[in-house]
Amino acid sequence: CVVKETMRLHRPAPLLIPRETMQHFKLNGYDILPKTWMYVNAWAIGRDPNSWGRPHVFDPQRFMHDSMEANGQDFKLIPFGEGRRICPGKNLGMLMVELVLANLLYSFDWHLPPVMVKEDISMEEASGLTVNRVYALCLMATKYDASTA
Ligand code: HEM
Repeated sequence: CVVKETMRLHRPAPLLIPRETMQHFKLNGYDILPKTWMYVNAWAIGRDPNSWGRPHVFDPQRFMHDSMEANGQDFKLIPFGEGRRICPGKNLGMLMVELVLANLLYSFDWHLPPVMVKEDISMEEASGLTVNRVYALCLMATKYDASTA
């Protein structure tokens, strides 16, 4: 749920790879001509208030009672794109994120530096082909020692 919610709100790739239309069609009243390049703004889909309740709130629990997967079947959540050009590394990508996160949480206790409170954390995103933080996340890790827990 945490990874899915992160992929919804802070997706790594804001736009999908552009598609080129093969024939004329209408979309929301607009004429789309053949050979037009179409960009799917998946970042905006993840924050669309018509698709998500409280879209700007990070709330992993929204996926607790939802069988939605991030594998391109549900167009609301498409961190890896969808259709014929869907990311071929989606299973590996998802597994790596889960594995790294689980290991970081299992192996360390995490704290903010003493001068910081959690309200100081900025989630501001820099725009680009891939999304990066504007301000680096600064945390202090202490090795977790199960024998002293
Ligand atoms: C969390 C990790 C990853 C994310 C969020 C991600 C996301 C994406 C997205 C959004 C696309 C565009 C899909 C579309 O336009 O429909 C894409 C394409 C692609 N990804 Fe990934 N990806 C990830 C990991 C990987 C990995 C691990 C590999 C390879 C081992 C990979 C290889 C590719 C390739 C080759 C394409 C181009 C596919 C095509 O154009 O047919 N990705 N990825």
